[in-house]
Amino acid sequence: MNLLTFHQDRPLDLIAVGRLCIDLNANEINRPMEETRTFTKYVGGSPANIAIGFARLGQKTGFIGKIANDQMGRFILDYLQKNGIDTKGIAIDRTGAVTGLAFTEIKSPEDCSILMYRDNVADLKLHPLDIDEDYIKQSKALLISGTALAQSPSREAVFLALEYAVKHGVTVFFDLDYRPYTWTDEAETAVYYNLAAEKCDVVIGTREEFNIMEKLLNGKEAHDHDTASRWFSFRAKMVVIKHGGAGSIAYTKDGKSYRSGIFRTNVLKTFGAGDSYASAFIYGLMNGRDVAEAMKLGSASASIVISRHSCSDAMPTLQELQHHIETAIYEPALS
Ligand SMILES: Nc1ncnc2c1ncn2[C@@H]1O[C@H](COP(=O)(O)OP(=O)(O)O)[C@@H](O)[C@H]1O
Ligand SMILES: O=C(O)C[C@@H](O)[C@H](O)C(=O)COP(=O)(O)O
Repeated sequence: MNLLTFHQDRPLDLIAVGRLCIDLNANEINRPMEETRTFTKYVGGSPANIAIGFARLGQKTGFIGKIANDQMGRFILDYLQKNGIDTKGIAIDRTGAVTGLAFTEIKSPEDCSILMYRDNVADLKLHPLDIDEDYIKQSKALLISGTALAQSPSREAVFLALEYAVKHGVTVFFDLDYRPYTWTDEAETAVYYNLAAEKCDVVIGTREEFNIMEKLLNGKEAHDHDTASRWFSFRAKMVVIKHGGAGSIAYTKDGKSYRSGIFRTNVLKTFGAGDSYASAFIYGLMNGRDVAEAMKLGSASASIVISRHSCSDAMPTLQELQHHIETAIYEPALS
C-alpha cells in the first residue's frame, strides 16, 4: 500500500523527460581533475540515468528529450535503444546545439565533483511542439527533472508535459535534480520548482534542494516534516527527502513517515546515488511494494552504483538488486 494509483492498461510504465548528456568519468581516481588524463564516456543526465535504471529493472520505459545532431547524440540514441528504451519521443536538434558534458572528478570516495559544460545544449532546446499528448497518455507515470526547468523553451515544454499528464491521470514524479551551473540564481530555481511541484504526485529531492525551494518563500530552511506538509496541500501524495549516507525519509499524505537506512558499500564515487535511488524506488512503488520496501530498493540500487565507475552502465538488473539486498549489510536509519 503506497497511496499511488497507476492505470495498468497502458503500454508504458514510465516516460522520463529532460536531459540526455554524456558523462566523462575520470579514469585516474583519487586525484584532482587537473591531474587527470583520461576519461570514460557514458550516457548521462539525471533523467537519462533514471530511465536507464528503470528499464534495466525490466520496465517499459519511454523518453521525451532533445539530442544534438552529432556523434554524441547518435551515441546516446543508440545506447537507449540497446537498453530497450522507447525513443520515439526524442527529437533531434537542428540549430547546431551541442550535447551537455559532465566531467566527473573523483578526488576520494567522499570528495567527488562534477564539472558541467552546458552552453547551448540541445536538451534545453526541447520545445512545447516536441511534447506529444498522445504519447504521454500511453504511460502510467511521468518523471520530470528539475534542470529541464532552467531555461526556455525546455521550461515551457515541461509544463506542457505536466498539463497532459494531469489531464490523462498519469502519475507524476518530480526529481528536483538541482544543478547550479544551469541556473542564473536560486530565486529563479525556487519559483519554477515550486510551480512544477504543485502539479506532481511525488517530489524527491535532497535536503539542500528543498532548502532552495523554501528559502525564497519562507526566508529559512524547514524541517523535513514541514517540507513535506507543504506539498500535501497541492497534488502530492508522497515527499521523499534524501540525506546521503544518513539515508532517506518519506512522508505520505495519510500522515505516515518512513525512514530508510543504507546498504554498506565500498564507495568509489558518490554521484549516481540519487539517480539509482530514484529508478529503483519508482520501480518498487509501481510493482506492489510499500513505501518502506521501495525505499530499501532505492537504497540498494544506490549502494551498487556508487561502488562502480559509471552511473548509467552501473545501473543494476533486478537480479543484481535482489542479490545485493540478500547479501549486503543494511544499516538501519537512526531514528
Ligand atoms: N555513502 C553511502 N553509502 C550507502 N548509500 C548511500 C551513500 N550515499 C548515498 N547513499 C544512498 O543514496 C541515496 C541518495 O543519495 P543522496 O546523496 O542523498 O542523493 P543525491 O545523489 O541525489 O545527492 C541515499 O538516500 C542513500 O540511500
Ligand atoms: O545529471 C547529470 O547531468 C550528471 C549525471 O549524468 C551524473 O551521473 C551525476 O551527477 C549523477 O548525479 P546524482 O545521481 O544526482 O548523484
